[in-house]
Amino acid sequence: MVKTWKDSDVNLDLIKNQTIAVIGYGIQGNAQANNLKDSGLNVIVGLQESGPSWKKAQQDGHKVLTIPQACQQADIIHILIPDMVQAQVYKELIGPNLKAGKALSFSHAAAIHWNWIQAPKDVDIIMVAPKGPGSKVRETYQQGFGTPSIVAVYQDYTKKAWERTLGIAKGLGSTRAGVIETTFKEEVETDWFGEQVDLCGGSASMVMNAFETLVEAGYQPEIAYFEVLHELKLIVDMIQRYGVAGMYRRVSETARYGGLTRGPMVMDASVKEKMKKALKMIQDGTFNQEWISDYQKNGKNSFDRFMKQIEAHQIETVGKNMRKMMWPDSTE
Ligand SMILES: NC(=O)c1ccc[n+]([C@@H]2O[C@H](COP(=O)([O-])OP(=O)(O)OC[C@H]3O[C@@H](n4cnc5c(N)ncnc54)[C@H](O)[C@@H]3O)[C@@H](O)[C@H]2O)c1
Ligand SMILES: CC(C)(O)[C@@H](O)C(=O)O
Ligand SMILES: [Mg+2]
Ligand SMILES: [Mg+2]
Repeated sequence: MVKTWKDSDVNLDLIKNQTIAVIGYGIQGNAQANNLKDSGLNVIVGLQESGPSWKKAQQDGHKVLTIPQACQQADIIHILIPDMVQAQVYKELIGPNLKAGKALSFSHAAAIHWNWIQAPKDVDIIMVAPKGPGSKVRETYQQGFGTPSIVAVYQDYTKKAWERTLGIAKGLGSTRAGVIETTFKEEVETDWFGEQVDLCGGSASMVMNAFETLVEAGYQPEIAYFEVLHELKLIVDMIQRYGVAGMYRRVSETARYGGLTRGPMVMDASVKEKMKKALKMIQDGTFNQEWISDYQKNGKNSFDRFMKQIEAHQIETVGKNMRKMMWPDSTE
């Protein structure tokens, strides 16, 4: 049976006396460090000295140290830097400052699952992986709720690894929504699958194909934008809150019949076959190898070369104008 925890199941006092070093102050680091601090936990932030995040973390009221200093002072070292730099930063700055009984903590299992990092036997290795982007981790916490997380212990040297894991989950606000037990293997394989075929890759490709189909058929791009991109969130919000059937019950009968019959026609068995192929490439390490070698060869250009094409796409130029119309004061 799936194991879950809510707020009342976890006692934050168990890690109140421990120092948590959040390494990195980007999308997750920023959100998580602030949630943990606002939950009354003892947080320090470990950063590259010349990095642009240093000032920002200080302005947010954190004690900021170099990564080696933060690791020396910490009981729990929570690694929130980009996946592709974790191996090198661990080797040079974190590993040499580990001591027996400390915990290495992650929000994603890849570095451990794929052996990018080989940690010693006398530390805890734990994971609290929020199921949402960093901005939402902070936003939902500030609204008094939280982002659900999945949690795992890979190595329990101190026999207190679960207390540490659940304490972090509670500090992040995740137990307010609910926390589920997983393994490092399950987290990395499902996380990569979701972001590749559904959440990021799948939804972006679906939206762009639908937009192109309407525009190529002669419809106004602005109308196409609102139809296939803007409204998607409103429908997905219903799926998130009420489930797939609940969404269908909340749209018109015409949308319900059209969606029920045309959805499976477009997203047919051949799409599922391709999803299975993508999953296989994750499970057998093909994607891991490809991502590492592309990053080693091209660095940030591994994705920038694709991002440039998307940024130049009509859906983006039209979208910028539409978003300016809806939210004139917001910056992107
Ligand atoms: N982005 C998300 O919403 C999200 C969601 C769930 C899990 N995760 C996981 O959280 C972890 C952090 O991801 P992220 O997207 O927040 O990272 P990010 O790209 O936002 O991290 C950037 C930060 O990392 C630090 N950094 C960057 N390069 C560095 C280097 N060479 N040496 C030292 N520090 C460096 C800097 O502080 C910088 O601000 C990853 O394991 C990721 O898989 C991310
Ligand atoms: C937010 C996501 C996509 O769920 C996360 O897994 C990431 O890697 O950014
Ligand atoms: Mg991910
Ligand atoms: Mg994810």
